Amino acid sequence: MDDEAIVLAAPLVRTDPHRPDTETWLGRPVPEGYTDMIDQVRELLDRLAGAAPSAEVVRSTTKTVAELSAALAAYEVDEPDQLSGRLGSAAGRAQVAGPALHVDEVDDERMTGRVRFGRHFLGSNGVVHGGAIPYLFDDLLGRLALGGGRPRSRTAYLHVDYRSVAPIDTELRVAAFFDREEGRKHFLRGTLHDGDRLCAEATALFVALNPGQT
Ligand SMILES: CCCCCCCCCCCC(=O)SCCNC(=O)CCNC(=O)[C@H](O)C(C)(C)COP(=O)(O)OP(=O)(O)OC[C@H]1O[C@@H](n2cnc3c(N)ncnc32)[C@H](O)[C@@H]1OP(=O)(O)O
Repeated sequence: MDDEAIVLAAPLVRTDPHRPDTETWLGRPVPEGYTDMIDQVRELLDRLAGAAPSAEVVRSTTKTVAELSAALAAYEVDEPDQLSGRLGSAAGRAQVAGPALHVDEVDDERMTGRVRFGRHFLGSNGVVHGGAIPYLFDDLLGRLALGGGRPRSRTAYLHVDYRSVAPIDTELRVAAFFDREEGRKHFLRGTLHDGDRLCAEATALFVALNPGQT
């Protein structure tokens, strides 16, 4: 039985204490509609990637986007107060640099979820750009590396094997596994499937940071 079969046979439970609720952030409520805004930006990026607009639409879109940037600039905060990328239970941690990863089940050793790469992540021929897949694995494995009360760690290496093409606009399955620990070294691996077909798999080393190490 392979790892995927084990995951399917033994549903996990949501036990990870490191996943902040989307309802709060740093003990404060997340602004109402924040994740909807992020979803709309994802939609915008997909539409942008797929559009060959007229000059008139280019002009009006440029103006509108510049106005939106100015509106957000008025609310710029320092890194500790940033929301994007910090909302553990929001799709893709509310970080549009990566795809909308939905974590379904997680425990200290395993994590499973779903991901859909939109048009924004297209390489060619309907297939996800090869550079987007390591991002997905770094994020997925990095999150599991933090589980189980483990200390903060950083990716030392991430090895990705592309086994078959990953289509865009398709719900794909992801799984992550905490393999073993050797002192500060944490070894993890992950898989990306389209149905039963393995698209990519990754192995990674995360090194736990020493106290005071930034
Ligand atoms: C909701 C919020 C959620 C938040 C969820 C967030 C999820 C996202 C997570 C993203 C994580 C990232 O992308 S982090 C960003 C990308 N990564 C980086 O920028 C890391 C840059 N590199 C470093 O900072 C450093 O090299 C470290 C920290 C990795 C290691 O440096 P160090 O602390 O000085 O430790 P060092 O002695 O060198 O190494 C410790 C042990 O690891 C081994 N080691 C170190 N590097 C390697 C390597 N590449 N390949 C093999 N082995 C290695 C060493 O041989 C040694 O083994 P031995 O002699 O002990 O046997």
